Formats: sequence, structure tokens, C-alpha cells
Amino acid sequence: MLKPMASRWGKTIPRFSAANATPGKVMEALRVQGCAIIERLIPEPRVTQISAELEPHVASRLLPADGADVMLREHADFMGNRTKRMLGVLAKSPTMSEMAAHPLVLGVADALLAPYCERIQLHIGMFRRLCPGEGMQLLHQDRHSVPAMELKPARGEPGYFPGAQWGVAALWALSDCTAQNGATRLIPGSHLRSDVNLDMTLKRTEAQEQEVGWTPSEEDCILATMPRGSVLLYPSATVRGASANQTESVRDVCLFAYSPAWVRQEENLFLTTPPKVAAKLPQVVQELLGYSLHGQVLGMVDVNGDMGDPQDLLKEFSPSTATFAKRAALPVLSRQTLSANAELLRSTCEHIGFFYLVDHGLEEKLLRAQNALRKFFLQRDEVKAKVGTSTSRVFPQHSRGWVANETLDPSRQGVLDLKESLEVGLERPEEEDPQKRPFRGPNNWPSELPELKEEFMAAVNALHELSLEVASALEVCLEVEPGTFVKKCDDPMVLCRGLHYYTPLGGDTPDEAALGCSAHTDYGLISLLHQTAKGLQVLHAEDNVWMDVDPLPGSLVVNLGDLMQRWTNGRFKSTVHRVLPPEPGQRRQCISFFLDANFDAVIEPLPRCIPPGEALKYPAIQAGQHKLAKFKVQSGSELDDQSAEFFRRTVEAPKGASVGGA
Ligand SMILES: O=C(O)CCC(=O)C(=O)O
Ligand SMILES: [Fe+2]
Repeated sequence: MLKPMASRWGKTIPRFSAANATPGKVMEALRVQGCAIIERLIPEPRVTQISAELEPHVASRLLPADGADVMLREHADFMGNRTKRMLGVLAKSPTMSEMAAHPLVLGVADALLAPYCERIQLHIGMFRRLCPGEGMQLLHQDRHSVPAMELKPARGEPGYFPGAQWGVAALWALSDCTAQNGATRLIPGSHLRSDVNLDMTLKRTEAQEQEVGWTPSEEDCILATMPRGSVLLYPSATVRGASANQTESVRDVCLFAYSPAWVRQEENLFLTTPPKVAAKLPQVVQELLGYSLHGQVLGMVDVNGDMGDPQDLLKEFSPSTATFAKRAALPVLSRQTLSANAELLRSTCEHIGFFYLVDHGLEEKLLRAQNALRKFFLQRDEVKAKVGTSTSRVFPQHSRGWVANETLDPSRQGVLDLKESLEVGLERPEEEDPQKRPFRGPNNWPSELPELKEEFMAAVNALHELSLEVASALEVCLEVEPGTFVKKCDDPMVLCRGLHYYTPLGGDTPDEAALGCSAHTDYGLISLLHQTAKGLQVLHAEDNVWMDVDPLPGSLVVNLGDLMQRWTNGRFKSTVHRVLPPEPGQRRQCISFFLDANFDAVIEPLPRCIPPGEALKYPAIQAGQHKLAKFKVQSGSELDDQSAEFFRRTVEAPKGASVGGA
């Protein structure tokens, strides 16, 4: 009979708790034993909710034994006469997104399939209810679900995983799975054999039937019993089958299998989860369903008059576009009439230092850049790390390349922002001595995405031009001599960051204090932001409340930085702002462009901005030293005494009382 604990080869099913499972440990268990269980990975109330969402759909189905019209009737021993099967589960239970995109499961599936594909997808989502009286299922592998092909890496090559190209499965227990009610039985280690002599649907030739292979036996099986909310993981080559349900109750499970995102999916997920349904699911689940690209072109659609990413087409079905209409109470200014609207521009800069800019003419360039960045952010960390800041040829290194860890708020040192970014500057040759000319030099581009450089830099260059135009309009509205600002920006420390904010779904609940981007003021003169979703907030200084600055279609957000505040003796505001993390499973991108002065520019309050009788609030500083001090905080490096003093005197001060000096 079946032995629940260990097989006769001494193999077992490795077990983990939600607290001690890591993708690395689970992956190792799969490699050796071909299976692993993580107990109670989804909390009980969520499982109850999922069962309630599914029940109306399950209850109304007939069993094959009661006359249901089923596919593959010739495989009744496999499919089960007293088993209800159901696809399209995410459309029926959106809460199951937490299972389909569980970060631990995705971490394991991704690690296992990484050598075989650029990214993974959901292969099938199948609910299965074994009803009382169901017999034992035939032992099988999942060979039927991917055509047999010779794939790399082959046996013996790095990253090879036996049978991995067929996929990985996560079987979630929606009921307790017991020895009596039909827990899966499986043969640990069976995934390592290449001579398994069975298959569900492969039509074998007679000659093949004669071949001597290994026929697994019931004796080798052990039972994957597990409590509700647990998940059993196995690569598709592991031999297994449900056992019989000898109880009077049902046994519910749901299988989410994952495959390389370039194969035909076993379930036609585009039909079972059509766009108007998928649009309501978290973005990470949409991507897994297949509303995403593999590589440059697999899965593309016709969108915006070009071939493009299905995410863009899906947006047309998105309920969230409606929320884009909500605007913060910020003024909306047009690029065409900025200087003509001097009064409004000036009062906006004096009060809040943030406004929307429309009719800027850059929308198409920005959308192309956002798309190219999206492809970059969807790459695995190993790929992105190839252009990490440590490979940067610019001083400080943190000013170029992929930044995964940072905080902008010195009082939160150690608490990292929930974001990643790709940081670039104006494209320049490498400096002989980068320390002598900080923030200058070449950018880091990933060879995997040849179009990224062109798309991103087209946006950066256009934003640069626009920022100088805004600087000139500020000269006009302050009635200072033309060129006052712009002349000190003719060799500027321009930086632009493509930012990506993402909160995993169903993982640990993020700390309430968790932030996408911690509170800060910007460093230079003018910042231009192009955001794809809400999350940005500015601190309303008078009321001390955070105000949402949601994206307004076709607009950029413009805000002023510290240098502008100092230059105007505090008349223009460099306002504190931050970014909240997106809802679990959602993504947000922002292109932030920063116009800063020339490194050597000395910035001191303009006489025009110091009315008679008013004190000079800020001493002169060198723009480059100011930026370097802020960068030390941002990159988490220890401040040396001199920098700490500088930071205290010049950077922190604008938030508090005015600094003496006059
Ligand atoms: O993501 C955003 O909206 C803004 C980010 C930001 O404030 C910055 O990069 O300085
Ligand atoms: Fe900022």
C-alpha cells in the first residue's frame, strides 16, 4: 500500500513552512527530489474567499459519470469520471491572482525555467474537484502539454533541469489533502529518469511500445498530504497522479502550471480570460496570462498605428484609465503660453513649486521611451545587473546605470525605497579622470535591448530642450535678466531616471511605512516627470498634508529643485514629495528628468529676489558640491565629516528654518 512518509528509495517530499521557504531552498528540493510542499502559504481567510468565488461555477457542473460532455473521453482513466475540471479560474476568482502570481512560486518557476526562456508564462490554471467515489488516477507525467523538442541547455550543461522545458507546476490545496480523500501520490526522484515508460496522450508506435523502459509502480509512490492553503510544487517530469477519494466529501485543488513564454499554452488563456476580464486583474497576472511580449516580437499586437506590446492594447479595457481624470489641485499650464502666463507661473512657483504642463509635444517620444524601459525592467535581475552602477564609468558611479537599492531620505537610512531605476545622463565620452568632472560621461546600455538607447535618449534630449525653455520662462516671470538661469546650464549636470515601482502580489504585507520613493526635495533647477500611474504625492506645506498628483493624460509634471529655491532666496519652492508603492501586483513607471546647473556654477540668491529689508537666506554654494552631497545620501554611502557638515548646512536647511549668512 501507499506509504505517506518515504518511498522505498528513501526519497521523501521536502516540506517547508511559509516562514522558512525561499526560492533557492525550494529549487534545490525540486532538483533533488522532484517535489516540495510549502505548508499554509496562503492564509485561511483568503482560501475561504477563493472557495466562495469558485463554488457557484463548480456547483453547476455535471460529473462525466452523470453525463457531462467531456473532452478526451478515451482517457477516462486519466481524466476521472467523478472529477470536475474547470479552466478560466482567474476570470471566476480574481482572488486566485494571489496564487497564480505568488512571489515564492514565481521565484521558483522563474529560476527553474530561466535557462530555457527570457520569461515565463502561465501555462494553465485548472481547478479539479475529486468527488466521492473517484478512483485512482493513472500515474503520468505532463509530457502531453509541450511538444517534444530538443532544447538547450542539454543534460550536463549549466542550468539543465531534467524535463524543465515542459514546465513547473504549483498544485494549491483548497481542501486538506489526505490519504483518504485523494491526495496526490508521486514518485520523488522520478523526474531524473529519461526512460519513463508511460505517457497520457502520446500515441506510441508499436516499436516504441516494445522498448524496455522503466514502468513506475505504486510501490514507489508516496503521498503529498497537505493542509488547505498549502502548495505542492513539482517539475512536469515528476511521475504522479491523484489517489482515490474514499470519503464522503470533495477534495479541491487548483493547479497553476508555468512554461517558457514562447510555447503554445495548454489552456487558451486569451479566450478563458479575455481582455475585458484580464484588464481588471493585477498587471503581473496579465503578463503571466500572455498579455506581454517574449523577446522583441513574440505575442505582439497592432496598436497605436504600429506593432506593439499587448499591454498597450489591454489598457483600452482598463477601468483605471477613468481615475486618470482625477487631478490634484495643481495649475495646468501650456508649453505654448508659459511666458505669456507669467503671473500664473510665478504664483505657482511661489506657492507649491509643482504644476502640470500640457501641449508639450513630447507624448509620443515619452511613450516609446516608457515602452522600451518596460522591456528593460521586465528583464531578470542578472541581465539588469550587467548595467548596474558598479559598471558605471562616471563619478559618482551611482549616477549611471541600474539602481536597485537606494533611499532619498537620510532619516530613513537602511529602509530602502520599493523601486528600481535606470539612470542616464547626456551621452558624453568617458572622462580621463572622472572624479575631476563628476556626473559626466557615457551611459550604460544593455546589449539585450538594442532599441533602448535610441528610444530613451530621444526622450531625454527632448526633455532637456523643454527644461531650458521652462528655465527661460522662469526668468521672464521673475523679471530677471534673460539668460540668468540658462547661462549657468550650458554644460549642465543633467540626469534622467527611468523609474519602476512594483509591489509583489500575495507576499508579505508591505510595511505601512513602505514607500516607493521616500520623501525628498529635488536637487537642481527643474524636474520634469512623466508618470504612467498614480502614486506621486506632494507635501502641502501650509496644511502639512500629502496631496495626490495623479497623472493627467498628455501632461508632464514640472517641479522645482533646491537650487531654484536658493537662487530665488526661498521665493520659489522646492517642495517635498514622495511616491506611494503601487497596489500589489501593479506596476508604475516614471521618467524623471532633472535639469541641474553646470558643475562649477556658483548659486547665490539673486538681488532681484531679496526685497529691501529681507535677509539673505542662503549662502552661495557650488552646484556640483550640492549635488555630490545629496548623492552620498542617495547611494547610502557614509557621509565623511566634511560632507555631513555641508549637508547639514546647505541641504537640510531649506526644509527647516532659514540659514543665517546676511
Ligand atoms: O516617480 C515619481 O513620480 C517621482 C520620482 C521622484 O520624485 C524623483 O525621482 O525625484
Ligand atoms: Fe523627486
